[in-house]
Amino acid sequence: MKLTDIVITPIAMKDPPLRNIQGIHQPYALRSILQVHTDVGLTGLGETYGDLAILTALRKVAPRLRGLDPYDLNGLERIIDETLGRAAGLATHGLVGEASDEKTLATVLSAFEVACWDLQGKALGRPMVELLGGKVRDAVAYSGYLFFKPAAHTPLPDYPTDDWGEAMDAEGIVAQARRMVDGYGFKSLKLKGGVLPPDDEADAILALRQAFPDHPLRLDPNAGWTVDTSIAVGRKLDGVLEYLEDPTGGIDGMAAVAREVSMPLATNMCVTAFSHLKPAVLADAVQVVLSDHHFWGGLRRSRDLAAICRTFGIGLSMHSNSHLGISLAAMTHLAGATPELTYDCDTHYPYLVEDVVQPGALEFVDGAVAVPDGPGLGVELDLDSLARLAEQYEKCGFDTRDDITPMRAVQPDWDAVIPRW
Ligand SMILES: O=C([O-])C(=O)C[C@H](O)[C@@H](O)C(=O)[O-]
Ligand SMILES: [Mg+2]
Repeated sequence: MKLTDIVITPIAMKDPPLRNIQGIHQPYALRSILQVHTDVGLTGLGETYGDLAILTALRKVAPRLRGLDPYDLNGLERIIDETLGRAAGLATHGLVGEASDEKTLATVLSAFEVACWDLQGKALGRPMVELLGGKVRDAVAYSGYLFFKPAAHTPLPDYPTDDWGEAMDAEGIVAQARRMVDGYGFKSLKLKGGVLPPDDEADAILALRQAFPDHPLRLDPNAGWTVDTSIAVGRKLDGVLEYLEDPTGGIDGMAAVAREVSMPLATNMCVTAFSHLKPAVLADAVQVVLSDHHFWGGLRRSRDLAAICRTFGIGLSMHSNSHLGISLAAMTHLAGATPELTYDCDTHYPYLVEDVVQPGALEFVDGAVAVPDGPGLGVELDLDSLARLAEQYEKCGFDTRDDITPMRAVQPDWDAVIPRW
């Protein structure tokens, strides 16, 4: 089996106005969808960020992959490194740590690597989870991801209002959590913080604790707090949080907080590449790392990360960005085969109103998604939906994630100040 044509389609999907430290989500989230065709008639699927810089890098690599055997993942990595080299560094949206060549190469590798795994599974007639060593769990538990949000985006023609409603205080967050728990069965809850003053966010967590006494709770202000603020909030929430995620920035800052609070600290900001692991371990800065195959270099590298975390007694969870079903399938196969992933994984999937995969393969039951059992990823592309979302991309008016500009439409003097409190 050899790769022939690779089609990379940027798409835009509707996304609710979710708030974070940077500002607010744009009305559309961007993704790149990969169809990797072969000379045997099989097509592998991949999904990653849709930002122009990533799209450009993917398009630069794609023609160089013609003739590659999809089992040759080392060859894939070599071609990507040779093609992009050290000029790879891309800007990120600021929520997953700093940009670097290491991370860009890992991001591009991941997108093609998932498609190659999909092809391997399809060729063998086996689900991807079996290629990764077999199931350690039949279904992967996800956490209900809560966001402060206004009722609607700044009005746009022909743009429907989402039905989540406003959630700008503790009461709104509890109502959102209720819907997440009742509708999807989530058994744990994560609140995206960095939006309201820290005491108000701590109060929202305490309200969640009252409403959901048995749900593990997480709070993630994306490094929006100083070390002192982080320690104060950490102490206020002593005994309440399963983990506190990126309260402050940097390995040294996180280490200073970790020394003073009782709960584990988690990160998808200060440890986001292999080169960050040694300093983080030496400083005992984080107790949980949120993996994310999209920027850690794919499924093999995510397994390497799991092994390193196991070695040093660091817990493993999973990060998410707004994503579609191809990514949810990949996340579920990976977590389904990774024993170290004992924390419920993050997902933005409940906010999705349109997808490029055909319905049926990915359902949330009791907060968990059963590992798909079809060959490869176990999901099928819906070509009509892909075409519709591709058209939406052409019309949406932007090509890069930017949470700051739409926030300025609401608050003209807005700046993404980090730390803010
Ligand atoms: O855990 C995190 O830091 C994230 O999920 C980053 C995301 O980009 C989230 O903040 C979002 O969707 O706004
Ligand atoms: Mg985070």
